[in-house]
Amino acid sequence: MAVVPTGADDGSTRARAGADEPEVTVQDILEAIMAAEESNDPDRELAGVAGLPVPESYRGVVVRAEEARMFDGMATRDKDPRKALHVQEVPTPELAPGEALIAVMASAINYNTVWTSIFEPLPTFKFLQRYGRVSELTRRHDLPYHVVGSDAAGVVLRTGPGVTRWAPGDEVVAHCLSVELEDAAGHDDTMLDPQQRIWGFETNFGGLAEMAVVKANQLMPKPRHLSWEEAASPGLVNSTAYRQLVSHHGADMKQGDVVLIWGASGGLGGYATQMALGGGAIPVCVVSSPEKAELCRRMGAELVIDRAAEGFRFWKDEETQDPDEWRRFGERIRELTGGEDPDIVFEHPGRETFGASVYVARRGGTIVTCASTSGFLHQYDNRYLWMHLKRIIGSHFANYHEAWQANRLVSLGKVHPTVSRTHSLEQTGQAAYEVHRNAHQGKVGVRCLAPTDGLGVRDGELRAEHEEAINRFRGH
Ligand SMILES: C/C=C/C(=O)SCCNC(=O)CCNC(=O)[C@H](O)C(C)(C)COP(=O)(O)OP(=O)(O)OC[C@H]1O[C@@H](n2cnc3c(N)ncnc32)[C@H](O)[C@@H]1OP(=O)(O)O
Ligand SMILES: NC(=O)C1=CN([C@@H]2O[C@H](COP(=O)(O)OP(=O)(O)OC[C@H]3O[C@@H](n4cnc5c(N)ncnc54)[C@H](OP(=O)(O)O)[C@@H]3O)[C@@H](O)[C@H]2O)C=CC1
Repeated sequence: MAVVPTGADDGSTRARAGADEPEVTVQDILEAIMAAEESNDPDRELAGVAGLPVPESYRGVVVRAEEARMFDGMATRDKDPRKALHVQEVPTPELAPGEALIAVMASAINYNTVWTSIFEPLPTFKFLQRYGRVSELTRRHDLPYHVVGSDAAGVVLRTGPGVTRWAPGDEVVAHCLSVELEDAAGHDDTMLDPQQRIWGFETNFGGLAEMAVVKANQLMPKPRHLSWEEAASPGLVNSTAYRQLVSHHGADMKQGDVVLIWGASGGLGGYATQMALGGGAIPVCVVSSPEKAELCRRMGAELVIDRAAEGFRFWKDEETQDPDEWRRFGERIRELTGGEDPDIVFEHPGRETFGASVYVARRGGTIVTCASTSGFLHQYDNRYLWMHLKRIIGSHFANYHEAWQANRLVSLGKVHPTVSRTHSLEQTGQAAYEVHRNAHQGKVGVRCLAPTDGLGVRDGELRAEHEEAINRFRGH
């Protein structure tokens, strides 16, 4: 069926089944996708999926407004995502013009879901309320529950009015930039739009669910040689690393650059490392265990620092940094590079490392930051910044073009997924807990509708070429 106009004067259309249509469940959608999957035809039609009505409700991973103060007074480390993330049946929202409803086969854990689940630095309901004030249509997002998740791979079920490039049945991944683009400020770089939001973090109806609502300009083709959970995992971090490191909006990395990469086997770092290597740069990977160091070597990195084994402590106490440690760290980098300092420091740990990052960057070098996992009030010695003509660049996610380029690298088999393990939708809390405790490697996938790992591969030949690289992180 086509979308059924609601008759509402807000331009929205009903994604759900009309009164004259048989009721379907999410299970029916899955069966239709699986039937197509089993036909084993690489060009198989997902017309069966396209023809199905849309279920009235679906299961999503939510945080609840009534629980937003549940961790008040606790230390960040002790706040437990397993207590705050619930799997709950939610009504299927209306589809607005320019939007698409997707059946989500798989998603992934991102740290923003960890932040949402511990209600830091602030409960995300504040974002939903603010978005809800923009228009009649955005008011849909302002609910007492927040369906979270900023990555997805799946199948388009419905498109709203005005969508021409995507159709029901398309196999897609979704990037997480949600942008209104009504303001002139967003028309040079969409990340500068004042109504720029991260889908599933600052908007509702996110990807850790059986279905999700996205703007059609979040959609990109699913890499055909990857399974659902592999395809779902790079999106957010790969796009962010692309802008932060490669794009002219970020550090504009070039061949030969020495790039210091914190957390090099983690979410962002696993992609930054691959991009540095692929672009002819020289990554210096920082990790915190021999196993993580080994993962970096498997990606092709030669210069690796195990910050735990080498005992780097950049703070003497809560208030006092230790410049001797910055220097020891710099000496270690020089030892590895043959005397060179980093042209680029790929920053995200924040407070704990930022002083060291500014110190070790080369004269004229760039510290590019997109986060502050260990604390957002940074301290650094500004003399090393201005006297040595260094620059700090703030970077955040990616515009559609950058996300598309990052996805293209994955589709071409030039950048590979870093999935280490997957969980079922029910176990999302556990998955987020592992990421919060830094007990994971690479990316942790979540099977939403996909019953098992490994489904959804359409190009076996390209996969065979890269099978080993695709599986580098598996089981770690
Ligand atoms: C892709 C994945 C990404 C990640 O994982 S990133 C990591 C997770 N994300 C985070 O941790 C970030 C979470 N977000 C935040 O912490 C907050 O979101 C911000 C600090 C970024 C912003 O704070 P806020 O309170 O939401 O908004 P305000 O822009 O500070 O606006 C509040 C009021 O302050 C006014 N204001 C802003 N700038 C100025 C100024 N320069 N001079 C005067 N007033 C200003 C505004 O207008 C508004 O006012 P009015 O409340 O009345 O509407
Ligand atoms: N602005 C944006 O667009 C984006 C921001 N982010 C933010 O970036 C941060 C990292 O995300 P992501 O890479 O996915 O997370 P991960 O947890 O997957 O990886 C981060 C890595 O950083 C390292 N790390 C953590 N704490 C410290 C520390 N105190 N000192 C040094 N290294 C540390 C760890 O590696 P090891 O222990 O091996 O050193 C860890 O594996 C999060 O805060 C997230 O919210 C993420 C994506 C986009």
